Amino acid sequence: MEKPAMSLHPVVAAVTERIIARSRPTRTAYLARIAAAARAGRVHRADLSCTNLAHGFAGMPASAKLRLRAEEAPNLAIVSAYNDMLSAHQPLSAFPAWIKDEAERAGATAQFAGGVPAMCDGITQGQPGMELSLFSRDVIALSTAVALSHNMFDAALYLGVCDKIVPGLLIGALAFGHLPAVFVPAGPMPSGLPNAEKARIREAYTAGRVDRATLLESEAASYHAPGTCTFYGTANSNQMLMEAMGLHLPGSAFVLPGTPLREALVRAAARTALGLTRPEAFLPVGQLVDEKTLVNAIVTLLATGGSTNHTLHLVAIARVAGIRIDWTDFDELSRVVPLLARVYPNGEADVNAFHAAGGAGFVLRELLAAGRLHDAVQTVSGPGLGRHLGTPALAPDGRLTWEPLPAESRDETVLRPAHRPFSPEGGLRLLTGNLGRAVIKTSAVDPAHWQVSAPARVFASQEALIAAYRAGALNTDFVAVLPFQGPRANGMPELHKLTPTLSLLQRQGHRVALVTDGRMSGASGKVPAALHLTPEAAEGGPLARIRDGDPIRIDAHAGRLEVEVTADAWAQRTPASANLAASAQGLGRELFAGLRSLAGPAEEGASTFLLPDWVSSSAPGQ
Ligand SMILES: O=C(O)[C@H](O)[C@@H](O)[C@H](O)[C@H](O)COP(=O)(O)O
Ligand code: SF4
Repeated sequence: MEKPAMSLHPVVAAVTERIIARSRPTRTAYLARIAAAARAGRVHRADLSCTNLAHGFAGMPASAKLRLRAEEAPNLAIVSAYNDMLSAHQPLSAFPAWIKDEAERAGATAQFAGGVPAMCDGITQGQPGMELSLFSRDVIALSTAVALSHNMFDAALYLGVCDKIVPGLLIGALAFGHLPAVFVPAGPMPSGLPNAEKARIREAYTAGRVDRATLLESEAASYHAPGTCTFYGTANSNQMLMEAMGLHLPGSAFVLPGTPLREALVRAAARTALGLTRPEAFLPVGQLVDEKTLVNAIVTLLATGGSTNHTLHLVAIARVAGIRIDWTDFDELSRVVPLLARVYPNGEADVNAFHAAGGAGFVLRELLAAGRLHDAVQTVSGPGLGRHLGTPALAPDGRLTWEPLPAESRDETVLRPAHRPFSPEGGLRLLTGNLGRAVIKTSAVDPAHWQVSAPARVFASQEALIAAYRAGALNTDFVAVLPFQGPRANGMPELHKLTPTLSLLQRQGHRVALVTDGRMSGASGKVPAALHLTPEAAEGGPLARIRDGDPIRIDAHAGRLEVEVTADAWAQRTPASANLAASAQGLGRELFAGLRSLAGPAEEGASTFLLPDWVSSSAPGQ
């Protein structure tokens, strides 16, 4: 159901214009590069030699080989992050056969161009492997480039869901921005143990009230089947952003895997990708992802209380397309974007309840009608975001159709209209002050905890903080300070293992907060946390000068983060150093030393790519 759209909110318009102006040199160069590489109306494999081409189809079945030899029909690339480790990716194993079958039916071809690695952050959470997680995003982008470098393809389908995978696939896709792209999700697992109950049992375990067997039973009841974990973390934030950017078929994000509707959506994605190669409909993904589409992604992230990790990933994605965004853009948009969804950790519900209440399309329709999203954007189903909305369903004859969105939310405890939001402001804030620039996710924090002033307690690791808690040394108000957790230090791991301990202390009435140059999980939430502090301690950031007892003040209302030490005392401080030897090797970390040394600042996405035409000249916020 369409709603008359208000005119675009002036702040959304102003931030968009500022991004366009800031990006003009790099965006112009990028568009010229993809224009030069595009082959509308001519298949890319025609650029190859006969030898190249013969190698390219040698392993294909006879029918596909004939069509590839003919150099007429488009050839689709399948880039997939399938593995058995991520419950969210396990369903992807069936997709390539459906895609190839659809291509065959259309007289075209599809080839499995390459697999990309995928890390499950749930398995590595709190483990050494988490120190590879952020850079696995860029490894996924590199692997995508290896797959597409065969240059046999006229469009690509990207199969992935989770945290670093969709950002990595999109970075790779934009490096091949001359090709049309469709992103193909797998969908959430059916609801298991409610997230709030899972969190309660974790706190009980932390407090020593339940044993490991009870905790394992609870976790296994929460994460219990193929499909994406049902909290609104980075994986499901990815799904929401792909909907907002028009890179998914409409409403496909939260349809369950293993259903006829899911298969129908995968098949339709293949047909859509083929359609985008037609000269009259040709749409390179580097054109689709423009400044307005990225602003739509930021706005949607803010309106749904999405993962703080996207203050890194969206920046890294944008820069590959020649677009510069920064945390001031996020902050200014957050102050005018209403919070429309309450999905754990921002509430009790999970994404299945969100989808049942109206889901992604409802959010996007409401934001469009409220003038918070650009409608004048491209999508994989054509121009105009408003035309791209709907709820997929199978008609009685089995055909895939899109039903109108519900006029009202089906559950206002989960999803609300823009005129009656959970909060008039979005879920993220920029914090600035004498420690640098950081981000804080406010949507999951009780407003009573948006301001915390307490003495610093500096810890070298998550384990050190947890040990201090177990020794009974943390039953007080304090701000946990964890320096040397940034990209160049140890790969910027998520510090989500701290959540049960800090949440328990908060529940016991203590004023607690976290300040770090590291990250938290998208599933983190209720404890105020100043994250991604830039400059990081390992790069001379002031965070390294904080000492136990220093008064720290976090104020998410005012957007301030301060250490309240006199200028003289501060000037006399020598920065602490850290022994990072343990993070330099083991579990493959020695292989990532080069990426750590290349990583840019968190506010530039902690990207390891030295892009052409890229000048990090202007200070953030300009
Ligand atoms: O950014 C994210 O959303 C997280 O990395 C998420 O993908 C990870 O799985 C968490 O660890 C889940 O939360 P639990 O660890 O609480 O299950
Ligand atoms: S949502 Fe997180 S824990 Fe769940 S499969 Fe994806 S990466 Fe793993």
